[in-house]
This record gives sequence, C-alpha cells and structure tokens, in this order.
Amino acid sequence: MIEANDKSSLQALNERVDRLFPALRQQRRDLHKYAESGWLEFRTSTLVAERLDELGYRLQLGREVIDAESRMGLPTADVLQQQEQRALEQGAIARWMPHFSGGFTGIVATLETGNPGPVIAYRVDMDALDLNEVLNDEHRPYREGFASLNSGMMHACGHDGHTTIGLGLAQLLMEMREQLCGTLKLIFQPAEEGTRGAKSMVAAGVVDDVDFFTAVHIGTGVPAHHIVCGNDTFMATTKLDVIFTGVAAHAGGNPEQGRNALLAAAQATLGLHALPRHSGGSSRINVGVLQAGTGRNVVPSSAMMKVETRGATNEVNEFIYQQALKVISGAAEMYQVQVETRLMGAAQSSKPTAPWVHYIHRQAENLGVFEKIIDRQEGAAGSEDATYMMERVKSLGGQASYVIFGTDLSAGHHNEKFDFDEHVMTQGIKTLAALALNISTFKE
Ligand SMILES: O=C(O)C[C@H](NC(=O)Cc1c[nH]c2ccccc12)C(=O)O
Repeated sequence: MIEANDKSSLQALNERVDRLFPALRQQRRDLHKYAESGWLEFRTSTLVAERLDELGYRLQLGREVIDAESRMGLPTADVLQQQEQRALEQGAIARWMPHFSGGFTGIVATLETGNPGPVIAYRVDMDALDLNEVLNDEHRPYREGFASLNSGMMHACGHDGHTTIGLGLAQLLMEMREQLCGTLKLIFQPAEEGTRGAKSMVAAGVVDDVDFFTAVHIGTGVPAHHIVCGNDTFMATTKLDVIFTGVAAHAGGNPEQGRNALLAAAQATLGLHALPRHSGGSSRINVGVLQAGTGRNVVPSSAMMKVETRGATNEVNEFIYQQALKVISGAAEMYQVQVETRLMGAAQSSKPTAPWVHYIHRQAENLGVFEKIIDRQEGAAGSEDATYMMERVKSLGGQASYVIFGTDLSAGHHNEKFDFDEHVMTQGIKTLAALALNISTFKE
C-alpha cells in the first residue's frame, strides 16, 4: 500500500478530482433538471445504477436493500405508477426499472479491493423536495437551462450534489482500487426528506457489516471552504398525518346534525403548539399543513393535518409525540369526530464517534483544500435519517460520522431559489476518497 499521507499522492488525488469537475457539473445539472421527490427517484436511480455498473461495481438494488414494510410516507400506488412512466419518458433506463418499480429506489454499490481491510461505507441521498422551483433569470438554474422540469419537485437541499458526489467518488475509488484496501460500499438512499427512507435500508441490513460509516451533506449554512467533520446536532423527529372524519350537515338548517372535523383540527393545532416542553432538551412541534371542509354552507366533515415533532434526544421527542397524540385524540373527542393518525417518517438523534471525527479532521488537514476545519458546530440543525445508519453501525462496534461541506448558497435550503457553488462537490470527493486511501493510519 502506498504512503498516502505523503504530499505528492494527495496532490495527485486533488488534481485527479479537479479534472472531473466539468463532468460532475454536467451530472449534477442533469439530476437537477429532472428532480424527483422521495420514493419516486426512478430516473435518478436507473442512471445511478447504469453508471455504477459501467464502472464495475457489484450492485444490490431495490428490494435487496429496501425492506418493504419499513418504508414510511410512501406515495400512493397511482402516483408511483405515473411517476415511473414519466421517468421513462424523461430518459430513465428501462432495463433497471423492474428493480425500482413500486417505490424501491435504493442502491448499494460494493467494491472489493482484494486487499485485506475494513468495510468503509458512504451514504448519499437522491430525493428532491416537494417545491416549485422559481423560474426567472435571476435564478442560475433557470438562466442556464437546468431548472426542474417537474412541477412540485425541486432539488432545493443539494441532494443532486450529494448523488453526484457519490458517483464521482465511485469513479475515483474504482480507478484507485489498487491503492485501497478492504471493501468500499456506496449507499444511495431514497426519501431523506420527511425522514422516510433510511430506516428501510437499515432494516434490510445494508450497514450491518460496516466498520466505518460516513454520511454527507453540503451547505446548511456552513461557509465555503469550511468542513464540519462530525455534525452532532440532529434532532429526533416523528412525522404524522392526522385525518379527522365527521358528519356533513346543512349549516343553516341542521347544524346540530353535523360533526365538525374542521373545528377538531383547528383545536388540535392550537393545542399542539401549546404543549409543555421538557427539561431534557429543546423540542419542536409544527403543524405544517391543515386542510378542511368542502363548501361554505356545509358543516365540514373532513380535515387533514401534516404534523411533525422534534426533540434534542429520542426521549424528548417521544415525550412531545406522546403528548401530541393525546391532544389530537382529545380534540376529536371534543367534537365527536373520528380520528386516524398515520406514521409518515421518523429519525433519531445521534452523535458521531470521536476517533472517526478526529481521523476525518486529519485527512481534511492533509488535503490542504479547506480554510477552516471544525469537528462540530453549535445550534440545532434539522433532522436526518442517516442517524438510523449511524446508530446501527455504532451498536455493532463500528465508527460513524456525518460530514458537512460548506458552500456558498443563493438562498436557504428548502427555498425555491436554492442553488449552490458546484465546486463543493470536488472538495467532498477528495475528502471522502482520502478516508479510504489512508484507512490503515486510523487509530481508536
Ligand atoms: O426532518 C426532515 O424532513 C429532514 C430535513 N432535513 C434537513 O433539512 C437536513 C438538514 C437540516 N439541517 C441540517 C444541518 C446539517 C446537515 C443536514 C441538515 C429537516 O430537518 O427538515
């Protein structure tokens, strides 16, 4: 094995990745243009599979890496069907589609180097957000012709960049395989938004053999040329849909015959936002959607809410969630309507393992492409279902972390004007490749 820490080999790595930049940019822009929301990454996953196959990876696809029962927040069968059709019209590669059909849009690519060593895994996500991209000349993706063609779907969180980082890394690792040891695993995950996908991949066992696990994000407010080696502020979260069903009636003639689902939902909304907090850490609650009723002069017989709870720890989130269920059933009782709650997504809180964070820090230093390298940052982040993978790896004695590569953004994440400086993708690939290249120097 080469002395990878010596400056000339890292220099060679840097130059090699820099040469990939035009191809990476083109790849990212193609994914951006054909944005696909969670569990609907049909075009994306067929292109990813084709590329990884071309490179010579062993592939596990669809049901092999996604446990059907553990999927959360799956779109309806109709939507799955329509979007699969659209993907084919937009250039999805038909021969891979049977693996992904029905919402099994996950891929694990494995490279056995043939040299003895550990299993090193990377996780990237592939889904877009349910959001309409802004279409005007001030927005680069529109100006340069790669804004999303799919209404209501936009890569506004950078997962097009993450997928591209995964593919670029795959190419580089394959080219360098003689200098590497052990087994490299690239995990392409569906449906991170709404924290719906990772749990099903963990249930399928995709990280059970992993010694070193790293999940990746770009942006999130971290400045360009900065890297966070071990983000540890993810909140545990539960996502639920709530459906109230009452009885419609003549609002003038016989209001007493109605059972008002709108009032139950409105009451529940206020009650949810008034929940007491927990001394164990910060918490959040959000009713993000409330829809109810059918007509001005009809007692509303239906209402629907999309709700999420979050907590600094699993315990705090569970506390808020349990109270939320009580408020919801109490509100239903108050107005004598039926209520059903459906679990739509979930994630844990998780902390990286310190030795792996230190190791990532050292590799980032040696690369010489960052202005600032920090282990962690203050402040609540969002949630992430990669935490299921991290916790699983840790529970089996492995090392895990979550790395953030800073970049300039045109607008915040989940905003319709979101875009990022694509050069961050080369920094990501360099760092992730260095983790594999120098693994023999890892110390507990
Ligand atoms: O809960 C979700 O739906 C996941 C979604 N996740 C993200 O937006 C990722 C994210 C948010 N903040 C950070 C900070 C660092 C890395 C990743 C993130 C969120 O929190 O709403």
